[in-house]
Amino acid sequence: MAVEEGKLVTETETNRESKEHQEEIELHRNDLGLEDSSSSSSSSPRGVLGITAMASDTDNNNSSSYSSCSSFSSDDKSSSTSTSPVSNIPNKNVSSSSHSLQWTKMIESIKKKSIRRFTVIPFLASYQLTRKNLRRKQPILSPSENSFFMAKPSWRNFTYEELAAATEDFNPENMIGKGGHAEVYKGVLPDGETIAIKKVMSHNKKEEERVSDFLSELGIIAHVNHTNAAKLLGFSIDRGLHFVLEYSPHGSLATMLFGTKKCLEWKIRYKVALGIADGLSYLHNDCPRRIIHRDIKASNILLSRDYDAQISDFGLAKWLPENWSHHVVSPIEGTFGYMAPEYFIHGIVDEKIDVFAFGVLLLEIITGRRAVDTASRQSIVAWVILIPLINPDQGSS
Ligand SMILES: Nc1ncnc2c1ncn2[C@@H]1O[C@H](COP(=O)(O)OP(=O)(O)OP(=O)(O)O)[C@@H](O)[C@H]1O
Repeated sequence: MAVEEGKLVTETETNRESKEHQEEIELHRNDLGLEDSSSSSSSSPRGVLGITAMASDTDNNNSSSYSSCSSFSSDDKSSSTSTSPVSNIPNKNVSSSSHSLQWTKMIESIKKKSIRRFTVIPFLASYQLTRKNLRRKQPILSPSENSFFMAKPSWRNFTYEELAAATEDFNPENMIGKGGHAEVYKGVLPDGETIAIKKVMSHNKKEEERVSDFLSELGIIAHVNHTNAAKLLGFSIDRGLHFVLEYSPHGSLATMLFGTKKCLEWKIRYKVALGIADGLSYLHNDCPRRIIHRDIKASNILLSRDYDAQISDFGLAKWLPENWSHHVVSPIEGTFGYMAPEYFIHGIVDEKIDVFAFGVLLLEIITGRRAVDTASRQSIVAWVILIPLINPDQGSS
């Protein structure tokens, strides 16, 4: 079934999905112990997260952190993993009345959007409900899905003080990366574990939008649990929005390919390429939810100590219901040079757009050229297609 951003093609389908979605909201509300869907005023992040979880939408991406324009210009970012029932999220961080008002407003806004739009994963959602949905859609669970249910949540809510202590008060010397929407700091926890803290910096957005984007991304990464995806250790909504991620010692693939003079060994390139393919296959086929990443590129692939590729940055990711062939989005967001023509022109989102981007990434891994050459502004895809035309001998060899 073809679906346009936030609206299904037929009226009947629209009604049915809305009704189902509404029911899910009520189930979640009950599960979270919230009273009435029309008067939600929970001040706790737990309530907010829960409602957003099942209610929100990627159309948050209408307001998403990645604007078409900015994303077109350059590269760089990250993200990650794991799952948890909402009951495990402590709610000690937000207590002031102004904060409570903010959350309340945000809940209301997300609730309004949620009925019409259907994009973000019902995340920190009720364990029971998620299980029910999965059973309905996938009677036989894969090992990864089983572990999804069995596993205890591995991530938690950090306080600002913990993050500040880990990073020496966000000392600039500990900044290991900066993208268009975040600064990333290296930190060390009291038990010696090294972490990466992604501090959301989209100052050009309204608070509500920023929080909504943050929750959307958190909702997606909370469902991801695979060697080839970045791993979420926790988050913090205390004095700013932060993702706490496992630290990837080799940084991003972009740095390894383009940022150093050292040549990356072929066997590592090969391992990285296979890892990305495995990670994508997991997101598309084996993850508890069907996830389309939408921003596969070299700077969104992190490298573990053993050079395992880790797909990161789920800020643009969308989940698609099993019975939707594709989804049509607006605005079109992504990174120039990696976007599949059908996505770039028509906003069509399905697995193939990630596969197209992966193809571009393979060309970068093999040739060491960037997706778009900054000097000539030529795309690597055009370059590859033109080689045999310009130099027939090279093309046939
Ligand atoms: N877990 C991590 N471990 C090590 N380095 C990381 C980690 N996460 C991010 N980085 C580094 O920080 C850089 C910037 O982070 P990130 O790409 O997440 O920011 P962003 O604002 O989302 O980017 P964008 O401009 O694409 O929106 C990455 O390219 C990478 O080099």
